[in-house]
Amino acid sequence: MSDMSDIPQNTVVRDPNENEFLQAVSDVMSSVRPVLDQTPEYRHHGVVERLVEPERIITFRVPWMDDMGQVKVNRGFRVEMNSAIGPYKGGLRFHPSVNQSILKFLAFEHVFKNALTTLPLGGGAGGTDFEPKGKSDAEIMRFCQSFMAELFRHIGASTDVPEGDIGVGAREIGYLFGMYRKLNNQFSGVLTGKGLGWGGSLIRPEAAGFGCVYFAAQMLATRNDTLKGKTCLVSGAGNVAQATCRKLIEMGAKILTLSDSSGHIFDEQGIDAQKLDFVKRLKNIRRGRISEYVDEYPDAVYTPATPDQDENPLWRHRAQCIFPCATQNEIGKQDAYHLINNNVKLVCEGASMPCTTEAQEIFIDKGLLYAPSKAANAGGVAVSGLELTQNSIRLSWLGEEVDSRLKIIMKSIHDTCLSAAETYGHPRNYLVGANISGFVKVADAMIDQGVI
Ligand SMILES: NC(=O)c1ccc[n+]([C@@H]2O[C@H](COP(=O)([O-])OP(=O)(O)OC[C@H]3O[C@@H](n4cnc5c(N)ncnc54)[C@H](O)[C@@H]3O)[C@@H](O)[C@H]2O)c1
Repeated sequence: MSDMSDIPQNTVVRDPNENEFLQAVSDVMSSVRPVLDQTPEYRHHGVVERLVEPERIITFRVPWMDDMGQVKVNRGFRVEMNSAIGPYKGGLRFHPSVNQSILKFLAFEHVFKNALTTLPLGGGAGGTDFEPKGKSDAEIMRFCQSFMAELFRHIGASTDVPEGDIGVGAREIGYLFGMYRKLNNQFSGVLTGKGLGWGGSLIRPEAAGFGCVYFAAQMLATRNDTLKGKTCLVSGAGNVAQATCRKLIEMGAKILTLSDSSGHIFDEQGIDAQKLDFVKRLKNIRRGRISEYVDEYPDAVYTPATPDQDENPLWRHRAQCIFPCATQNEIGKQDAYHLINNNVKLVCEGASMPCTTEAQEIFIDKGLLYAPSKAANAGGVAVSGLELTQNSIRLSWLGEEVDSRLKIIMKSIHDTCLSAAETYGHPRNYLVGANISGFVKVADAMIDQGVI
Protein backbone atom coordinates (compact mmCIF):
# COMPACT_ATOMS: atom_id res chain seq x y z
CA MET A 1 0.00 0.00 0.00
CA SER A 2 1.03 3.58 -0.64
CA ASP A 3 1.95 5.71 2.37
CA MET A 4 -0.81 8.34 2.52
CA SER A 5 1.05 10.43 5.09
CA ASP A 6 3.06 12.19 2.39
CA ILE A 7 0.01 13.20 0.36
CA PRO A 8 -1.72 16.54 1.05
CA GLN A 9 -4.75 15.71 3.17
CA ASN A 10 -7.13 17.56 0.84
CA THR A 11 -6.22 15.22 -2.00
CA VAL A 12 -7.08 12.11 -0.02
CA VAL A 13 -10.31 13.66 1.23
CA ARG A 14 -11.37 14.83 -2.23
CA ASP A 15 -10.46 11.67 -4.13
CA PRO A 16 -10.37 8.80 -1.62
CA ASN A 17 -11.07 6.16 -4.29
CA GLU A 18 -8.47 7.26 -6.84
CA ASN A 19 -6.01 4.51 -5.89
CA GLU A 20 -3.69 4.74 -8.90
CA PHE A 21 -3.49 8.52 -8.61
CA LEU A 22 -2.82 8.42 -4.86
CA GLN A 23 -0.14 5.77 -5.46
CA ALA A 24 1.60 7.97 -8.05
CA VAL A 25 1.42 11.02 -5.77
CA SER A 26 2.73 9.11 -2.76
CA ASP A 27 5.59 7.73 -4.89
CA VAL A 28 6.78 11.26 -5.74
CA MET A 29 6.04 12.87 -2.39
CA SER A 30 7.91 10.31 -0.32
CA SER A 31 11.01 11.00 -2.44
CA VAL A 32 10.82 14.80 -2.32
CA ARG A 33 10.32 15.14 1.46
CA PRO A 34 14.03 16.08 2.02
CA VAL A 35 13.78 18.74 -0.70
CA LEU A 36 10.70 20.27 0.94
CA ASP A 37 12.50 20.24 4.31
CA GLN A 38 15.59 21.95 2.87
CA THR A 39 13.69 24.55 0.81
CA PRO A 40 10.78 25.99 2.84
CA GLU A 41 9.89 28.21 -0.14
CA TYR A 42 8.20 25.22 -1.80
CA ARG A 43 5.82 24.80 1.16
CA HIS A 44 5.27 28.55 1.46
CA HIS A 45 4.20 28.72 -2.21
CA GLY A 46 1.87 25.69 -1.87
CA VAL A 47 3.71 23.94 -4.69
CA VAL A 48 2.68 20.42 -3.67
CA GLU A 49 -0.97 21.36 -3.17
CA ARG A 50 -1.00 22.94 -6.64
CA LEU A 51 0.86 20.05 -8.30
CA VAL A 52 -1.66 17.44 -7.18
CA GLU A 53 -4.68 19.38 -8.44
CA PRO A 54 -5.04 19.19 -12.26
CA GLU A 55 -5.17 22.58 -13.97
CA ARG A 56 -8.22 21.26 -15.83
CA ILE A 57 -10.11 18.00 -16.45
CA ILE A 58 -12.41 17.65 -19.43
CA THR A 59 -14.99 14.83 -19.45
CA PHE A 60 -17.21 14.26 -22.45
CA ARG A 61 -19.68 11.93 -24.16
CA VAL A 62 -18.44 9.91 -27.13
CA PRO A 63 -21.42 8.57 -29.13
CA TRP A 64 -20.64 6.29 -32.10
CA MET A 65 -22.36 3.73 -34.28
CA ASP A 66 -21.23 0.10 -34.52
CA ASP A 67 -21.29 -1.96 -37.73
CA MET A 68 -24.80 -3.20 -36.90
CA GLY A 69 -26.13 0.37 -36.83
CA GLN A 70 -26.46 0.35 -33.03
CA VAL A 71 -25.53 3.58 -31.23
CA LYS A 72 -23.04 3.17 -28.37
CA VAL A 73 -21.79 5.72 -25.86
CA ASN A 74 -18.40 5.88 -24.15
CA ARG A 75 -16.84 8.42 -21.86
CA GLY A 76 -13.88 10.53 -22.99
CA PHE A 77 -11.41 12.40 -20.77
CA ARG A 78 -8.47 14.75 -20.99
CA VAL A 79 -6.56 15.59 -17.82
CA GLU A 80 -4.50 18.78 -18.29
CA MET A 81 -2.28 18.44 -15.25
CA ASN A 82 0.49 21.04 -15.39
CA SER A 83 1.72 23.44 -18.07
CA ALA A 84 4.38 25.34 -16.10
CA ILE A 85 7.22 24.29 -18.41
CA GLY A 86 5.39 23.72 -21.70
CA PRO A 87 2.14 22.61 -23.38
CA TYR A 88 0.38 19.64 -21.78
CA LYS A 89 1.83 16.47 -23.30
CA GLY A 90 0.87 12.85 -22.73
CA GLY A 91 -0.88 9.84 -24.17
CA LEU A 92 -4.42 8.85 -25.04
CA ARG A 93 -5.41 5.45 -23.67
CA PHE A 94 -8.32 3.42 -25.11
CA HIS A 95 -9.07 0.58 -22.68
CA PRO A 96 -12.19 -0.50 -20.73
CA SER A 97 -10.37 0.03 -17.42
CA VAL A 98 -9.85 3.75 -18.10
CA ASN A 99 -11.22 6.07 -15.44
CA GLN A 100 -10.29 9.41 -13.92
CA SER A 101 -7.88 7.89 -11.39
CA ILE A 102 -5.83 6.10 -14.07
CA LEU A 103 -5.66 9.19 -16.26
CA LYS A 104 -4.72 11.46 -13.35
CA PHE A 105 -1.90 9.05 -12.43
CA LEU A 106 -0.65 9.00 -16.03
CA ALA A 107 -0.88 12.80 -16.30
CA PHE A 108 0.89 13.27 -12.95
CA GLU A 109 3.69 10.89 -14.05
CA HIS A 110 4.02 12.85 -17.28
CA VAL A 111 4.61 16.12 -15.44
CA PHE A 112 7.86 14.76 -13.95
CA LYS A 113 8.83 12.49 -16.85
CA ASN A 114 8.50 15.32 -19.35
CA ALA A 115 10.54 17.63 -17.13
CA LEU A 116 13.33 15.03 -17.13
CA THR A 117 13.55 14.95 -20.93
CA THR A 118 15.17 18.44 -20.94
CA LEU A 119 12.44 19.54 -23.42
CA PRO A 120 9.78 22.24 -22.76
CA LEU A 121 6.83 19.90 -22.18
CA GLY A 122 4.09 20.02 -19.53
CA GLY A 123 2.08 16.97 -18.42
CA GLY A 124 -1.31 15.58 -19.41
CA ALA A 125 -3.12 12.35 -20.30
CA GLY A 126 -6.45 11.34 -21.74
CA GLY A 127 -8.48 8.51 -23.13
CA THR A 128 -11.70 6.59 -22.91
CA ASP A 129 -13.25 3.38 -21.59
CA PHE A 130 -13.82 2.21 -25.19
CA GLU A 131 -12.61 -1.37 -25.86
CA PRO A 132 -10.79 -1.45 -29.24
CA LYS A 133 -10.32 -5.24 -29.05
CA GLY A 134 -12.60 -7.00 -31.55
CA LYS A 135 -13.73 -3.80 -33.32
CA SER A 136 -13.57 -3.43 -37.11
CA ASP A 137 -11.43 -0.70 -38.72
CA ALA A 138 -14.61 1.19 -39.61
CA GLU A 139 -15.82 1.12 -35.98
CA ILE A 140 -12.40 2.33 -34.78
CA MET A 141 -12.51 5.16 -37.33
CA ARG A 142 -16.03 6.27 -36.35
CA PHE A 143 -15.10 6.14 -32.68
CA CYS A 144 -11.91 8.19 -33.19
CA GLN A 145 -13.81 10.78 -35.23
CA SER A 146 -16.46 11.16 -32.53
CA PHE A 147 -13.78 11.37 -29.81
CA MET A 148 -11.96 14.13 -31.70
CA ALA A 149 -15.21 15.97 -32.48
CA GLU A 150 -15.13 17.07 -28.83
CA LEU A 151 -11.41 16.91 -27.96
CA PHE A 152 -10.35 19.23 -30.81
CA ARG A 153 -11.54 22.36 -28.99
CA HIS A 154 -9.28 21.69 -26.02
CA ILE A 155 -5.98 20.81 -27.76
CA GLY A 156 -3.49 22.54 -30.05
CA ALA A 157 0.21 22.55 -30.97
CA SER A 158 0.98 25.14 -28.25
CA THR A 159 -1.77 24.11 -25.82
CA ASP A 160 -2.03 20.34 -25.42
CA VAL A 161 -0.44 17.72 -27.66
CA PRO A 162 -1.72 14.14 -27.20
CA GLU A 163 0.09 10.99 -28.37
CA GLY A 164 -0.49 7.20 -28.23
CA ASP A 165 -0.73 4.93 -25.19
CA ILE A 166 -2.44 1.57 -24.62
CA GLY A 167 -4.90 0.90 -27.46
CA VAL A 168 -3.82 3.97 -29.44
CA GLY A 169 -1.22 3.30 -32.12
CA ALA A 170 -0.53 4.47 -35.67
CA ARG A 171 -4.04 3.59 -36.93
CA GLU A 172 -5.88 5.53 -34.22
CA ILE A 173 -3.51 8.54 -34.41
CA GLY A 174 -4.24 8.65 -38.17
CA TYR A 175 -8.02 8.79 -37.69
CA LEU A 176 -7.75 11.29 -34.82
CA PHE A 177 -5.40 13.57 -36.76
CA GLY A 178 -7.58 13.43 -39.89
CA MET A 179 -10.63 14.60 -37.91
CA TYR A 180 -8.65 17.35 -36.14
CA ARG A 181 -7.36 18.63 -39.48
CA LYS A 182 -10.86 18.68 -40.97
CA LEU A 183 -12.43 20.48 -38.00
CA ASN A 184 -9.66 23.06 -37.67
CA ASN A 185 -8.74 23.46 -41.31
CA GLN A 186 -5.17 23.39 -40.07
CA PHE A 187 -2.23 21.04 -40.59
CA SER A 188 -0.28 21.29 -37.35
CA GLY A 189 1.72 19.20 -34.91
CA VAL A 190 -1.28 18.70 -32.63
CA LEU A 191 -0.70 14.97 -32.16
CA THR A 192 2.56 13.07 -32.15
CA GLY A 193 3.15 9.54 -33.42
CA LYS A 194 1.92 10.67 -36.86
CA GLY A 195 2.64 8.66 -40.02
CA LEU A 196 5.99 9.33 -41.69
CA GLY A 197 4.39 10.76 -44.82
CA TRP A 198 2.35 13.35 -42.90
CA GLY A 199 4.51 14.93 -40.23
CA GLY A 200 5.68 11.96 -38.16
CA SER A 201 9.21 11.45 -36.92
CA LEU A 202 11.43 8.50 -37.66
CA ILE A 203 12.06 6.44 -34.48
CA ARG A 204 8.92 7.84 -32.73
CA PRO A 205 7.11 4.46 -32.71
CA GLU A 206 10.23 2.78 -31.29
CA ALA A 207 11.34 5.58 -28.97
CA ALA A 208 9.89 4.45 -25.61
CA GLY A 209 11.25 0.90 -26.03
CA PHE A 210 14.62 1.92 -27.48
CA GLY A 211 15.03 4.55 -24.76
CA CYS A 212 14.20 2.00 -22.07
CA VAL A 213 16.96 -0.32 -23.33
CA TYR A 214 19.45 2.58 -23.59
CA PHE A 215 18.63 3.41 -19.96
CA ALA A 216 19.18 -0.22 -18.91
CA ALA A 217 22.53 -0.24 -20.73
CA GLN A 218 23.55 2.94 -18.89
CA MET A 219 22.64 1.40 -15.53
CA LEU A 220 24.65 -1.75 -16.29
CA ALA A 221 27.61 0.35 -17.44
CA THR A 222 27.86 1.79 -13.91
CA ARG A 223 28.74 -1.80 -12.89
CA ASN A 224 31.05 -2.36 -15.89
CA ASP A 225 28.46 -4.71 -17.36
CA THR A 226 26.45 -4.87 -20.61
CA LEU A 227 23.25 -6.42 -21.95
CA LYS A 228 25.14 -8.87 -24.16
CA GLY A 229 24.10 -12.43 -23.32
CA LYS A 230 21.68 -11.35 -20.56
CA THR A 231 18.43 -13.32 -20.22
CA CYS A 232 15.40 -11.01 -20.16
CA LEU A 233 11.69 -11.22 -19.31
CA VAL A 234 9.57 -8.74 -21.27
CA SER A 235 5.82 -8.32 -20.64
CA GLY A 236 3.30 -6.86 -23.09
CA ALA A 237 3.36 -7.35 -26.85
CA GLY A 238 2.41 -3.85 -28.00
CA ASN A 239 4.33 -0.81 -29.09
CA VAL A 240 6.72 -0.51 -26.14
CA ALA A 241 7.32 -4.26 -25.74
CA GLN A 242 8.07 -4.75 -29.45
CA ALA A 243 10.60 -1.90 -29.60
CA THR A 244 12.21 -3.00 -26.32
CA CYS A 245 12.67 -6.49 -27.80
CA ARG A 246 14.11 -5.14 -31.04
CA LYS A 247 16.77 -3.13 -29.25
CA LEU A 248 17.52 -5.96 -26.78
CA ILE A 249 18.07 -8.34 -29.71
CA GLU A 250 20.39 -5.79 -31.38
CA MET A 251 22.37 -5.56 -28.14
CA GLY A 252 22.78 -9.34 -27.91
CA ALA A 253 20.33 -10.09 -25.07
CA LYS A 254 18.10 -13.18 -25.00
CA ILE A 255 14.34 -12.55 -24.57
CA LEU A 256 12.30 -15.34 -23.02
CA THR A 257 8.75 -13.99 -22.64
CA LEU A 258 6.02 -11.75 -24.05
CA SER A 259 2.41 -11.33 -22.90
CA ASP A 260 -0.99 -9.78 -23.41
CA SER A 261 -3.97 -9.43 -21.09
CA SER A 262 -4.94 -13.10 -21.69
CA GLY A 263 -1.60 -14.71 -20.77
CA HIS A 264 2.11 -15.03 -21.57
CA ILE A 265 4.43 -17.13 -23.73
CA PHE A 266 7.78 -18.53 -22.59
CA ASP A 267 10.29 -19.40 -25.32
CA GLU A 268 13.38 -21.04 -23.88
CA GLN A 269 15.19 -20.77 -27.24
CA GLY A 270 14.79 -17.00 -27.14
CA ILE A 271 12.62 -14.63 -29.21
CA ASP A 272 14.86 -13.65 -32.13
CA ALA A 273 14.33 -11.04 -34.87
CA GLN A 274 12.33 -13.43 -37.05
CA LYS A 275 10.01 -14.44 -34.20
CA LEU A 276 9.60 -10.78 -33.26
CA ASP A 277 8.50 -10.03 -36.85
CA PHE A 278 5.85 -12.72 -36.44
CA VAL A 279 4.64 -11.04 -33.21
CA LYS A 280 4.50 -7.65 -34.96
CA ARG A 281 2.36 -9.06 -37.77
CA LEU A 282 0.20 -10.91 -35.22
CA LYS A 283 -0.41 -7.86 -33.03
CA ASN A 284 -0.24 -4.88 -35.42
CA ILE A 285 -1.89 -6.32 -38.53
CA ARG A 286 -3.91 -9.44 -37.64
CA ARG A 287 -4.68 -8.07 -34.17
CA GLY A 288 -4.56 -11.60 -32.73
CA ARG A 289 -3.69 -12.97 -29.28
CA ILE A 290 -0.19 -13.85 -28.02
CA SER A 291 -1.37 -17.46 -27.46
CA GLU A 292 -1.11 -17.89 -31.27
CA TYR A 293 2.70 -17.67 -30.91
CA VAL A 294 2.82 -21.32 -29.81
CA ASP A 295 0.94 -22.42 -32.95
CA GLU A 296 3.82 -20.97 -34.98
CA TYR A 297 6.62 -21.95 -32.56
CA PRO A 298 5.46 -25.16 -30.81
CA ASP A 299 8.55 -25.36 -28.56
CA ALA A 300 7.27 -22.30 -26.68
CA VAL A 301 4.78 -22.62 -23.82
CA TYR A 302 1.64 -20.51 -23.33
CA THR A 303 0.28 -19.87 -19.81
CA PRO A 304 -3.08 -18.12 -19.40
CA ALA A 305 -3.27 -15.17 -17.00
CA THR A 306 -4.67 -15.96 -13.55
CA PRO A 307 -7.44 -13.92 -11.94
CA ASP A 308 -5.10 -13.50 -8.93
CA GLN A 309 -4.13 -9.83 -8.91
CA ASP A 310 -1.22 -10.44 -6.55
CA GLU A 311 0.81 -12.90 -8.62
CA ASN A 312 1.59 -13.03 -12.30
CA PRO A 313 3.06 -16.38 -13.49
CA LEU A 314 5.23 -14.54 -16.02
CA TRP A 315 7.51 -13.26 -13.23
CA ARG A 316 8.24 -16.78 -11.92
CA HIS A 317 10.70 -17.45 -14.75
CA ARG A 318 14.41 -17.09 -14.04
CA ALA A 319 16.16 -14.21 -15.84
CA GLN A 320 18.75 -11.50 -15.17
CA CYS A 321 16.88 -8.46 -16.53
CA ILE A 322 13.20 -7.55 -16.33
CA PHE A 323 11.38 -5.18 -18.70
CA PRO A 324 7.69 -4.80 -17.70
CA CYS A 325 6.11 -3.15 -20.78
CA ALA A 326 2.35 -3.87 -20.45
CA THR A 327 0.47 -1.90 -17.81
CA GLN A 328 0.39 -0.43 -14.27
CA ASN A 329 0.86 -2.59 -11.16
CA GLU A 330 1.74 -5.73 -13.12
CA ILE A 331 4.56 -6.63 -10.66
CA GLY A 332 3.37 -7.01 -7.08
CA LYS A 333 5.06 -7.97 -3.83
CA GLN A 334 4.97 -11.76 -4.42
CA ASP A 335 6.23 -11.32 -7.97
CA ALA A 336 9.10 -9.19 -6.65
CA TYR A 337 10.09 -11.93 -4.17
CA HIS A 338 10.02 -14.57 -6.95
CA LEU A 339 12.30 -12.40 -9.06
CA ILE A 340 14.70 -11.72 -6.17
CA ASN A 341 14.86 -15.45 -5.36
CA ASN A 342 15.78 -16.02 -9.00
CA ASN A 343 18.70 -13.56 -8.70
CA VAL A 344 17.40 -10.82 -10.95
CA LYS A 345 19.93 -7.98 -11.48
CA LEU A 346 17.96 -5.22 -13.18
CA VAL A 347 14.36 -4.00 -13.48
CA CYS A 348 13.74 -1.32 -16.10
CA GLU A 349 10.16 -0.07 -16.47
CA GLY A 350 8.90 0.33 -20.04
CA ALA A 351 5.24 0.56 -18.96
CA SER A 352 3.93 3.38 -16.75
CA MET A 353 4.15 2.48 -13.03
CA PRO A 354 4.25 -1.32 -13.62
CA CYS A 355 5.60 -2.07 -10.12
CA THR A 356 3.51 -1.62 -7.01
CA THR A 357 4.98 0.47 -4.20
CA GLU A 358 5.83 -2.75 -2.28
CA ALA A 359 7.63 -4.25 -5.30
CA GLN A 360 9.63 -1.03 -5.81
CA GLU A 361 10.68 -1.05 -2.15
CA ILE A 362 11.80 -4.68 -2.34
CA PHE A 363 13.93 -4.04 -5.46
CA ILE A 364 15.53 -0.94 -3.94
CA ASP A 365 16.15 -2.60 -0.53
CA LYS A 366 17.88 -5.53 -2.25
CA GLY A 367 20.19 -3.15 -4.13
CA LEU A 368 18.97 -4.05 -7.63
CA LEU A 369 19.41 -1.70 -10.56
CA TYR A 370 15.84 -0.39 -10.59
CA ALA A 371 14.69 2.28 -13.10
CA PRO A 372 11.26 3.87 -12.54
CA SER A 373 9.09 4.46 -15.59
CA LYS A 374 9.21 8.23 -15.44
CA ALA A 375 12.95 7.98 -16.22
CA ALA A 376 13.19 4.71 -18.16
CA ASN A 377 10.35 5.22 -20.66
CA ALA A 378 10.78 8.97 -21.13
CA GLY A 379 12.24 8.28 -24.60
CA GLY A 380 8.71 8.11 -26.04
CA VAL A 381 7.72 11.59 -25.01
CA ALA A 382 11.23 12.90 -25.74
CA VAL A 383 10.99 11.88 -29.40
CA SER A 384 7.45 13.29 -29.45
CA GLY A 385 9.09 16.58 -28.45
CA LEU A 386 11.54 16.14 -31.33
CA GLU A 387 8.59 15.44 -33.68
CA LEU A 388 7.06 18.78 -32.64
CA THR A 389 10.36 20.54 -33.32
CA GLN A 390 10.56 18.99 -36.81
CA ASN A 391 6.92 20.01 -37.45
CA SER A 392 7.53 23.60 -36.46
CA ILE A 393 10.67 23.97 -38.60
CA ARG A 394 8.99 21.91 -41.38
CA LEU A 395 11.92 19.52 -41.72
CA SER A 396 12.36 15.77 -41.17
CA TRP A 397 15.52 14.51 -39.57
CA LEU A 398 17.14 11.22 -40.53
CA GLY A 399 16.51 8.19 -38.31
CA GLU A 400 20.17 8.20 -37.23
CA GLU A 401 19.91 11.81 -36.11
CA VAL A 402 16.74 11.22 -34.05
CA ASP A 403 18.21 8.04 -32.57
CA SER A 404 21.44 9.76 -31.60
CA ARG A 405 19.45 12.60 -29.94
CA LEU A 406 17.39 9.95 -28.10
CA LYS A 407 20.57 8.29 -26.81
CA ILE A 408 21.91 11.65 -25.59
CA ILE A 409 18.59 12.42 -23.83
CA MET A 410 18.47 9.00 -22.14
CA LYS A 411 22.06 9.38 -20.94
CA SER A 412 21.26 12.84 -19.64
CA ILE A 413 18.19 11.53 -17.75
CA HIS A 414 20.28 8.67 -16.34
CA ASP A 415 23.07 10.97 -15.15
CA THR A 416 20.62 13.56 -13.76
CA CYS A 417 18.84 10.87 -11.69
CA LEU A 418 22.13 9.50 -10.35
CA SER A 419 23.45 12.91 -9.41
CA ALA A 420 20.21 14.08 -7.71
CA ALA A 421 20.06 10.80 -5.75
CA GLU A 422 23.66 11.29 -4.60
CA THR A 423 23.11 14.96 -3.66
CA TYR A 424 20.09 14.12 -1.51
CA GLY A 425 21.74 11.21 0.30
CA HIS A 426 20.30 8.23 -1.60
CA PRO A 427 23.19 7.13 -3.83
CA ARG A 428 22.22 4.88 -6.81
CA ASN A 429 18.49 5.24 -6.02
CA TYR A 430 17.08 6.13 -9.46
CA LEU A 431 13.54 6.47 -8.08
CA VAL A 432 14.48 9.22 -5.65
CA GLY A 433 16.74 10.83 -8.26
CA ALA A 434 14.02 10.93 -10.95
CA ASN A 435 11.36 12.25 -8.60
CA ILE A 436 13.55 14.99 -7.13
CA SER A 437 14.97 16.24 -10.44
CA GLY A 438 11.54 16.36 -12.10
CA PHE A 439 9.97 18.01 -9.07
CA VAL A 440 12.58 20.76 -8.66
CA LYS A 441 12.37 21.79 -12.32
CA VAL A 442 8.57 22.09 -12.33
CA ALA A 443 8.32 23.58 -8.82
CA ASP A 444 10.84 26.34 -9.62
CA ALA A 445 8.94 27.23 -12.80
CA MET A 446 5.67 27.40 -10.83
CA ILE A 447 7.18 29.74 -8.26
CA ASP A 448 8.66 31.99 -11.00
CA GLN A 449 5.22 32.29 -12.63
CA GLY A 450 3.27 33.26 -9.51
CA VAL A 451 0.15 31.79 -7.94
CA ILE A 452 -1.98 30.66 -10.89
N1 LIG B 1 3.24 4.26 -26.54
C1 LIG B 1 4.14 5.02 -25.98
O1 LIG B 1 4.79 5.85 -26.61
C2 LIG B 1 4.46 4.86 -24.52
C3 LIG B 1 5.47 5.66 -24.00
C4 LIG B 1 5.83 5.50 -22.66
C5 LIG B 1 5.15 4.59 -21.89
N2 LIG B 1 4.14 3.84 -22.41
C6 LIG B 1 3.50 2.88 -21.50
O2 LIG B 1 3.82 1.57 -21.94
C7 LIG B 1 2.74 0.67 -21.61
C8 LIG B 1 2.29 -0.06 -22.85
O3 LIG B 1 1.85 0.90 -23.81
P1 LIG B 1 1.88 0.59 -25.37
O4 LIG B 1 1.93 1.89 -26.06
O5 LIG B 1 2.90 -0.44 -25.69
O6 LIG B 1 0.41 0.01 -25.56
P2 LIG B 1 -0.11 -1.12 -26.59
O7 LIG B 1 -1.58 -1.00 -26.61
O8 LIG B 1 0.64 -1.05 -27.87
O9 LIG B 1 0.33 -2.45 -25.84
C9 LIG B 1 -0.09 -2.74 -24.54
C10 LIG B 1 0.19 -4.20 -24.26
O10 LIG B 1 -0.09 -4.47 -22.90
C11 LIG B 1 -1.03 -5.53 -22.81
N3 LIG B 1 -1.93 -5.26 -21.70
C12 LIG B 1 -2.83 -4.25 -21.58
N4 LIG B 1 -3.50 -4.37 -20.42
C13 LIG B 1 -3.01 -5.46 -19.83
C14 LIG B 1 -3.31 -6.11 -18.62
N5 LIG B 1 -4.24 -5.62 -17.78
N6 LIG B 1 -2.59 -7.21 -18.31
C15 LIG B 1 -1.64 -7.69 -19.14
N7 LIG B 1 -1.32 -7.12 -20.31
C16 LIG B 1 -2.01 -6.02 -20.64
C17 LIG B 1 -1.78 -5.51 -24.13
O11 LIG B 1 -2.32 -6.76 -24.43
C18 LIG B 1 -0.67 -5.10 -25.09
O12 LIG B 1 0.08 -6.21 -25.49
C19 LIG B 1 1.68 1.53 -20.92
O13 LIG B 1 1.89 1.48 -19.53
C20 LIG B 1 1.99 2.94 -21.43
O14 LIG B 1 1.55 3.93 -20.52
C21 LIG B 1 3.78 3.95 -23.71
